[in-house]
Amino acid sequence: MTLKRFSLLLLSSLLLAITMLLVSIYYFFYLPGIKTEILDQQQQEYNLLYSALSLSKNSLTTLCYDYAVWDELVEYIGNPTDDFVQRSMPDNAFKAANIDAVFVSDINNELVWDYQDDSLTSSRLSLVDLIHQQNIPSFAILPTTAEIASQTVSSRSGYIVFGGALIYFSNTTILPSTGHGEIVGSLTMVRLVDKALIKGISQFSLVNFSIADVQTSTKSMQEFFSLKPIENIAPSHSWLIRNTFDNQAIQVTLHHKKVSLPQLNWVSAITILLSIVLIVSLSLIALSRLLIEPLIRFNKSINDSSDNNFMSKMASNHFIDEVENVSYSFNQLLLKFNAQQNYLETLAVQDSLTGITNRRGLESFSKRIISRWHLENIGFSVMMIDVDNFKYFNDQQGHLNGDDALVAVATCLVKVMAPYDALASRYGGEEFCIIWADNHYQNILKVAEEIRESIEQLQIPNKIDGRNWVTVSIGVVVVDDKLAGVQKYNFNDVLQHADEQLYLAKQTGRNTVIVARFSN
Ligand SMILES: Nc1nc2c(ncn2[C@@H]2O[C@H](COP(=O)(O)OP(=O)(O)OP(=O)(O)O)[C@@H](O)[C@H]2O)c(=O)[nH]1
Repeated sequence: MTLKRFSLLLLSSLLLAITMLLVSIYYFFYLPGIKTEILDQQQQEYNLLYSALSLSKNSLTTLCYDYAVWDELVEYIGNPTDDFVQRSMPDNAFKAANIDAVFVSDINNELVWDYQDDSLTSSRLSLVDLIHQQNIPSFAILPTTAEIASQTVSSRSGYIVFGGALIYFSNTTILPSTGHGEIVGSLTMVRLVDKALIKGISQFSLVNFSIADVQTSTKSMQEFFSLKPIENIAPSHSWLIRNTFDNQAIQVTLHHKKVSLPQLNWVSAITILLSIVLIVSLSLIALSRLLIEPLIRFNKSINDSSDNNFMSKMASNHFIDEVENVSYSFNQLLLKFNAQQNYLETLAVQDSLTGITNRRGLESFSKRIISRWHLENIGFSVMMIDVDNFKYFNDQQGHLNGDDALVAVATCLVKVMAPYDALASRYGGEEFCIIWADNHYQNILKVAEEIRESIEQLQIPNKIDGRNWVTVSIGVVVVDDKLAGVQKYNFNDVLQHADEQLYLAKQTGRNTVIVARFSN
């Protein structure tokens, strides 16, 4: 598998993993958390409404009891006077306490005095009837005759659905402030849970609720004052407040502020997904640029080197340190490799004894010269140089001295030919060959003679044939630049011709130069 495919696979898996992680976080952590939070808030709203309605209920009960256990009221029932009413039962006091109606009854449950708020005017008579409806046992708002006869202190309260509205009543037997003594009647206070009260409670409890007549079919609802916890999130929850005496009921509906769980819509989901895809794609591009492409270039460079024996340097300044290190190490290795290569190439064309070019180097150079001769008609010359009587030298002075003599001869050849476009090489044994990119006959003759003389002047002892020093014989062939049918001849033909001249030089008596033109 390629690194590119592998990283694509890796990043696709990453994309899948991130998406699954986000979905899991959303469904298993975020949503349950939010759900609990909303449920808590809805429960708090219910608790607040419960407290507010309870407070409104309990405050009326307390107030009713306070008024009922009051000596002046006891006296008033015995002797009803306007003076007491004006002085102690002013309308404003009841209005301020949100009391909509007050009924003072005697021990026969006959109405002695009442107060009703303006809002109740239209239903005044029926309310009075309701309060004093003693014939129906279930409407036991007032103390029963039996209770009063037995002087039983009583206090009762409850809700009544009255003309489509909800009222809360509280009734307490009237008796002296000591709490002992004769019961002289009862006091009933009524509070209407009307729009104004709902508004007041809403402002007080900061919850929004409404009250409505209940439908028969929904009577299976929970009781509002049962204080059962809310179990499900809903836009609103409803409860019943039942009539204390019959089956009628009022439905209390609490409209919640936070109503639903946040839904992940398609636009958000696609935006999140696209963002992840974008991030992963950018990561892939970065990974490709910073890691994969350098590796591909490294690989190409190494492959190229095996194809054409040439290794190019790696680019540097990589962003990733490890890649930069690999690049640096590769370039260092390349330097060493090139140095080694040069060394090996030099060794391949260098004569190990004399240090000058060997026969392989000569052949390589000759190809260039022959090619120019064939294609561009540029002439040249070849000299074959052979040390005279060298066997004798070796025999007389030893092989090691023979080696030194060969080194001296080679050095001399290189030195003489240095100014010219020529290559001096060791052809083999005590034989040397010079290829020279020049074909001026006289010039060549002159330089060949110079070589011969220079070697003799080295004065390397070799006493033979009447001579004292090591000498050389030289056979030269001058190849004309314009020669008919040159393509037919190769370097060996020229070399063979030069060898023939060398042979002639040896025949002539050695220490001689023979020059001839190459002829076909
Ligand atoms: N010391 C030494 N001798 C070598 C080397 N290569 C060849 N020779 C010797 O060179 C000698 C060449 O001898 P011959 O071919 O008989 O020729 P010559 O004695 O030079 O006689 P002519 O060429 O006829 O003048 C042999 O004795 C070889 O052993 C070398 O690398 N070192």
